[in-house]
Amino acid sequence: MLVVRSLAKSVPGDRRLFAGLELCVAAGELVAIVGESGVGKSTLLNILAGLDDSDSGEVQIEGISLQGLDETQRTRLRRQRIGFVFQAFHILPYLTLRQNVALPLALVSADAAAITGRADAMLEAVGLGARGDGYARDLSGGELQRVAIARALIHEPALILADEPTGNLDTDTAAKVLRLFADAVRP
Ligand SMILES: Nc1ncnc2c1ncn2[C@@H]1O[C@H](COP(=O)(O)OP(=O)(O)OP(=O)(O)O)[C@@H](O)[C@H]1O
Repeated sequence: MLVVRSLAKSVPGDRRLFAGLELCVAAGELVAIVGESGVGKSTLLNILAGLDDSDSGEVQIEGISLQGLDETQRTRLRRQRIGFVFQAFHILPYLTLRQNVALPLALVSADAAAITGRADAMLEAVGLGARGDGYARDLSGGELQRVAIARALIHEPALILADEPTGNLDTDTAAKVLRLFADAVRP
């Protein structure tokens, strides 16, 4: 599913975050990347999603090398195959929560009724079923995080990349969210 070979990344100031990084993730596998603040976890996730470039090395998703794709092809791969939960959520304030969650599906499908139905089901799955018509400004940090998770899963991506997806959640909700990820990736 995901193969990383000899990946290296430095940031300005000649600081090497990682080098020679190897990683192999099979379909259905859940992998947690842990490390101190500033060690390079978000940078790694961004590279895996094709949102940032490594200095050298290769990332393959379902056998396709990101390094061999141009920006348009990477965007298409991301839309179709990857769900990304950003640390900063990036919920759009001028769209309702339902519209936010529906967005990845709306980019790849034209069936409005099915998209709305699925967005509502995803909101329900993260415990926000009654909030679909609401806006981001009325939500707590943990609620925003759950909307971001619903949005990342709606198009049934092959690969989910999540940056501290349970950071703002209480223990029970965090456990629910992890179960949701496990269900979503089960082959
Ligand atoms: N474009 C950049 N220019 C300069 N420094 C950068 C850049 N991108 C990342 N860094 C630095 O690289 C380091 C790794 O950042 P990153 O956000 O990947 O860490 P992290 O492990 O996810 O941290 P946290 O757990 O605090 O979120 C940090 O010190 C950050 O300041």
